[in-house]
Amino acid sequence: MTPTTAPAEARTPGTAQKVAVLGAGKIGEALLSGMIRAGWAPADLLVTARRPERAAELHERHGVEAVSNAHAAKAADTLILAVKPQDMGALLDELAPHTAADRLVISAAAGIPTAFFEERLAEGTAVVRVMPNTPVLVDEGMSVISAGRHADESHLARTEAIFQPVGKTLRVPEKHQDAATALSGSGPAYFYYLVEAMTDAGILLGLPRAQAHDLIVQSAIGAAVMLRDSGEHPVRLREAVTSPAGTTINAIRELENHGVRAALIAALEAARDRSRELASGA
Ligand SMILES: NC(=O)C1=CN([C@@H]2O[C@H](COP(=O)(O)OP(=O)(O)OC[C@H]3O[C@@H](n4cnc5c(N)ncnc54)[C@H](OP(=O)(O)O)[C@@H]3O)[C@@H](O)[C@H]2O)C=CC1
Ligand SMILES: O=C(O)[C@@H]1CCC=N1
Repeated sequence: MTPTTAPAEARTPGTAQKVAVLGAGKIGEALLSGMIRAGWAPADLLVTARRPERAAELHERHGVEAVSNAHAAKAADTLILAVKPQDMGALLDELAPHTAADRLVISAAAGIPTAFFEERLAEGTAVVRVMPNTPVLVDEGMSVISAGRHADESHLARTEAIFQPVGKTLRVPEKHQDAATALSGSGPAYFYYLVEAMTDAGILLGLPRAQAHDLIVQSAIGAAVMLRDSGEHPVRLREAVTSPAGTTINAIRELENHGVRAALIAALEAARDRSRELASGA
């Protein structure tokens, strides 16, 4: 399946819908800011936070009313739950008495299956599980979407109307969500880690840190745009950089000697396993 960008009509937020972001930390605030950039009126949005000072900060930054979780559950048609997986049970205990079965509940939490929500909310509540990533902040997010038992096409479309303006979306069966979390949910962190390590290498080679950082970041951007836009397989793109008896092949040999490919495979497998563990509240 190919990730999709929003068709023009999906980018126009519906005015009749009110959307609440519950637990607006890093990912919740990123989504809130993305919805506002995409044209949602702050008056059609609500936000909740655990600490009053965080609620005030969110209101000041985005002009969105900060309310209690119970108020959000009663007033909003769509509830985006963005607390940590370990806080989700307590949040649902708080929400359940106030959440009518016609609400669309979207969870951004790693690991937690849609059944967890369905068991704790009114019978028939539509739940959609989404795994976004932090580049939603720059409208280059990757959001992976799965329907729960009671979510139909209209619920998926409403979810995509929120997430498509801030990047790409992809629908997958829920059984693939833990893998998606390992790949794209956590994915940006691996690239930041590589940039950090390669910048250190630049320092070892005698470059000032700022210059090393700029060289690596621009190389990363160029490589990412070529990967996205050229239609070429990554192996072909790498071969085009790798001259016979040149510099690149020496570096590639060291990467292979140090098992970097195997390390990446093991790393993503570990992330997938942790996502599975989170399902049990660990
Ligand atoms: N960060 C990422 O890259 C991604 C995160 N996710 C998922 O998003 C969720 C949030 O992650 P992240 O944004 O990083 O975490 P944060 O800790 O930054 O955000 C969670 C927020 O929820 C608040 N909160 C907790 N309980 C409640 C409550 N009962 N009512 C209202 N607010 C509450 C927390 O308040 P307080 O500040 O007081 O702790 C915090 O501000 C997680 O489930 C994670 O798996 C998904 C994709 C990517
Ligand atoms: O590290 C985490 O658990 C969250 C989920 C995906 C990205 N960050």
